[in-house]
Amino acid sequence: MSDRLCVEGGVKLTGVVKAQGAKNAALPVMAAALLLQEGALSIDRVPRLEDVTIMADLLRHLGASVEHVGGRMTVKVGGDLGRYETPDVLVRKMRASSLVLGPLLARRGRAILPLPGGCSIGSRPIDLHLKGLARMGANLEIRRGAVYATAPGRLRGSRIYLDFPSVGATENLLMAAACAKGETVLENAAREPEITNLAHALVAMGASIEGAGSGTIHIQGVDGLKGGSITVIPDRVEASTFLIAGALTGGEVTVTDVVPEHMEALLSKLEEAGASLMVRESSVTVRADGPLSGVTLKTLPYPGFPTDLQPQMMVLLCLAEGTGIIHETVFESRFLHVGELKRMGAKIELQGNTSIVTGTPILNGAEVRGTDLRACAALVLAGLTARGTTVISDVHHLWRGYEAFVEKIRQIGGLISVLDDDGKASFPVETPEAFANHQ
Ligand SMILES: CC(=O)N[C@H]1[C@@H](OP(=O)(O)OP(=O)(O)OC[C@H]2O[C@@H](n3ccc(=O)[nH]c3=O)[C@H](O)[C@@H]2O)O[C@H](CO)[C@@H](O)[C@@H]1O
Ligand SMILES: C=C(OP(=O)(O)O)C(=O)O
Repeated sequence: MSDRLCVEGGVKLTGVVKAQGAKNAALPVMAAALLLQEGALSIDRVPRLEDVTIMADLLRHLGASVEHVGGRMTVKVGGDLGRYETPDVLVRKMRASSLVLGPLLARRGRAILPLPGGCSIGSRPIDLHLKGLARMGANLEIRRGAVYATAPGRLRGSRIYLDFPSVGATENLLMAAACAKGETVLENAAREPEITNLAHALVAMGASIEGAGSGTIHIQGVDGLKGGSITVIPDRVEASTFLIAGALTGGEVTVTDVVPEHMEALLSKLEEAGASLMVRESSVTVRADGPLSGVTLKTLPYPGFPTDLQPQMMVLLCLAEGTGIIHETVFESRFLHVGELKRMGAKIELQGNTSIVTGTPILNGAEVRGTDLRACAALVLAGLTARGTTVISDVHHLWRGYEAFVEKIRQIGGLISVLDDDGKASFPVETPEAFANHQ
């Protein structure tokens, strides 16, 4: 797929979009299939995303059969449990590859995982995953940039306190503990809804888990897991991205098939900024009639404001009246979009991990570059409100996390098109003149 998008600003987004299944829930649930001793894991509402494809390839490499038909994925793990090494090329493409470490150790007694390394939003070590596994009796050695792990005999249950409620570490340890010998207690565990979804999947496979979704999770290890089925929860980040888009374009957007409770932090910030919300059982409508106002927010582990919405919310603050302040506390360098937004006329002052955003009535279309997944989404939102045309390069990041993103934006009236290598819009656009400069 092409790596550039062209966006024409000025349309108030209006309409209805259906949320996809959550990337961050689907990936750990897929990894959990490696714990199967018999049967198949059937996973519904699996989004069609680059990251899902990478995880499927990784599972196949490790001996699983993976079918993805419609929204349903079926994973079976055959008799060949010999493989335990994960290829560098896949692990480097996606940090969530590290989620196979816990299941491999628990089920196959050994694993080799190249260290995932840093990425543009931060250094992202996996020390908490490793510390927890060591507490469960794993021997871990880091050689030539890879973790060599063995669990002589079997992993054993333990009391593990996480220094930070890391999502990935909680997931890895939850999966490892599900098949360890005895009881594990995870303290200061992450409380994200994706953790609860993973626990439900494991319980459906025969695991014994209590307290997922709270800071303390009790897991009684069992001898082996069998087949089961689970539905992936709605993607709160994707859904929220569309709500922010509706609010900042002064339109009216409804997102369906969501769990509004999972989006509480975002919804309350949208309201505080002056947007009107209609929250129903499984859908949310946002409307913004007048100018929005700047708000202060701090990214935090769930139920705090999600770091994965920080770039998109920053765009809203760029266009709000007054000053908005964002403290990024989860990742150490998740502000690369700031420079790109400034190219569009945004007024943002960076002070360490704080951004001070002074609202301006309009942004201007520009040539900008997507630096990571959510930065790409934010630049699309900025382009949708800007005067003139915005061309965003390096949008391959977007396909990691948003299913049918271009189609969905168009469905609610956004003027957006994929550009091919010659700069031509690769499917019909409603206002050809808007894209003339790029043909
Ligand atoms: C696939 C997936 O679910 N990705 C999400 C997951 O990432 P991920 O699971 O990587 O996020 P973590 O919660 O683990 O990381 C949060 C912070 O803890 C640090 N840390 C983490 C583990 C560790 O062993 N040591 C350590 O220092 C990280 O560098 C980061 O600064 O949660 C993040 C925080 O909500 C989200 O932004 C990501 O979208
Ligand atoms: C940071 C994100 O994902 P990942 O952890 O997969 O890099 C994200 O979804 O915004």
